[in-house]
Amino acid sequence: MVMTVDGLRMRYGDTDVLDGVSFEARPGEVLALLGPNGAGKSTTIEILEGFRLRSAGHVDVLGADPATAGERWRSRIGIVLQSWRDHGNWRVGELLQHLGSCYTPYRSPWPTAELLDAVGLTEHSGQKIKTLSGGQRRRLDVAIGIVGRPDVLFLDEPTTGFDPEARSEFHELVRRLAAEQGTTVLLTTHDLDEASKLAHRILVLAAGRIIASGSVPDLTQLIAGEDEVGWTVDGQRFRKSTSDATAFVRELFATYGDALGELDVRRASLEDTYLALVREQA
Ligand SMILES: Nc1ncnc2c1ncn2[C@@H]1O[C@H](COP(=O)(O)OP(=O)(O)OP(=O)(O)O)[C@@H](O)[C@H]1O
Repeated sequence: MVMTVDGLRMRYGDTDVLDGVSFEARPGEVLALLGPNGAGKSTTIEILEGFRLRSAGHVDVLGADPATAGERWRSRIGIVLQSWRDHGNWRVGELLQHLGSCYTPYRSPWPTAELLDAVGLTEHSGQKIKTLSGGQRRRLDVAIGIVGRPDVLFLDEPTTGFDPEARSEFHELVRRLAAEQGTTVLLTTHDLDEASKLAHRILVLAAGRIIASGSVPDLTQLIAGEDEVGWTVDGQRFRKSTSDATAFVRELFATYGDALGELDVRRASLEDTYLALVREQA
């Protein structure tokens, strides 16, 4: 396992924000951590990055405890934080070149031109960072996170402010990192469409624990009766929820044959399941 978290607890004052969080990640796996505002997603990620000291529990990332791991370990970790860094007067290409050079004692960094191309910033290489737009700045944050070709990449709401094209290019980049370089990715997002497109596995964090985990089909099966089938018979419109849309449609055909019209099936979405899980927990 690349990451093992077991019984992780985090207490702020007298409140347990994380109360026994456990999960694992394999090499090349993309995990999305979902949960309502304040659920503890950033806290979890910051503990795994070694930026925050946990109250209790076992955490192992790349064979080390992030709380005590050294610089060589840090060189294998890539981080895209929620908040912006302040490198305003640096130029984009210069900064990436400089940050890349910090990795050379340990590993070979991503060549600057290739990296700029991968995040769509080639045209902005000579531009001062403080003059970038919000989305361009976020692309730079992603470039900074991956410049050392990390084995594990943490992305805290990475696509906030991205336009649809940038978002889709970013998804492609994450898929490539995972598939071609075996990078393990843990990302937080409030965009359920993004989570279902990107993640091999989704973890839902609520009330201090992982209340559900699995692929999108695994999760949508947790909530029964969510598929919706619509149809018409003799011009009259009908709609029904069912836990097994295929069997239901087969029955419709058997009953109505050629009289059946305008059939549509709406599969339970990750959003339906997520909302049901979180409401149930609340
Ligand atoms: N340093 C701190 N001291 C006290 N409480 C804190 C501290 N940092 C975070 N918290 C609290 O811990 C809880 C979890 O915060 P966290 O930022 O991890 O949530 P999140 O799931 O990332 O939320 P969001 O989706 O809004 O980014 C929140 O209630 C927050 O107010």
